[in-house]
Amino acid sequence: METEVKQYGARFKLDYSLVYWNSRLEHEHMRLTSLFKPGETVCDMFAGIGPFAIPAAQKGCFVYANDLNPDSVRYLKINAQFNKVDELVCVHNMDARKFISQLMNVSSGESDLQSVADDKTKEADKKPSGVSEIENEVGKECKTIEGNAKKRLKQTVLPIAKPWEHIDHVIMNLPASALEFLDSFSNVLQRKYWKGPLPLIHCYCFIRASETTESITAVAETALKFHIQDPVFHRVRDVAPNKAMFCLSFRLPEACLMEED
Ligand SMILES: C[S@@+](CC[C@H](N)C(=O)[O-])C[C@H]1O[C@@H](n2cnc3c(N)ncnc32)[C@H](O)[C@@H]1O
Repeated sequence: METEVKQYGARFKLDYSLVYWNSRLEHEHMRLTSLFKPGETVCDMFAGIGPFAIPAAQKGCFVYANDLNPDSVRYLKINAQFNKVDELVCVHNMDARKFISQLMNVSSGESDLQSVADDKTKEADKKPSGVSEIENEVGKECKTIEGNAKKRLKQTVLPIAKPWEHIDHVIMNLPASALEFLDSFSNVLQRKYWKGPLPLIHCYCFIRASETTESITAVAETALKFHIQDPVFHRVRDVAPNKAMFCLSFRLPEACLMEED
């Protein structure tokens, strides 16, 4: 049965029997998105129905949002439209590793993946206001930045880079196994294309009484294959007497940048 919930300035339609929703995460959704600035690019690998993606877009960020569950993706699109930010949310439905690999793939994306790049903005200038679909595997549900969204972004920071050139934040909210997905970043970012600082990764995890932030950092480093400098742990909430949910934030190490294709 479909229902509607509110989180601060956003409204979400959902069916509890089909998608993930946890109202106890409301404060965390707001805490994290409050770190984002208008014009930044955000990548949400486990987006659900959009409780990070939609507030981020409402702030004027451009969001690549992905989820494996087709029902989550259907509601994510519905909610992006419902909150009038669909031009700023580029939705994907695939495994998170494949999503990162394709998003960073210059050869598949260079020709037709439309982020908010200069050339596409020029193209959009020639077209009537509205939204157009893109014919590319990872970008096929993306829209060119036209109409209201373009105006909104022009008020913030343009041009926005292509995903293989720059992403500001990556959200990984799958606490039971997100740490294992850090291997997604080992072999995809190319130094010759990347511009500016590497992304801040926000990876959710559980920490049990038998574990420490040091042992969790070691797990993250093993998956990533590189040392993590200055990891920051934020306690989100207790989920059981001996288990708490945390957000591990860190800047992706420079060592993740590949020298050649
Ligand atoms: C804990 S929920 C988080 C949803 C949302 N970000 C939130 O904060 O409410 C995790 C989401 O990851 C999705 N998921 C699980 N495994 C996945 C995978 N391998 N690739 C992409 N998404 C996945 C699930 O469908 C679910 O929507």
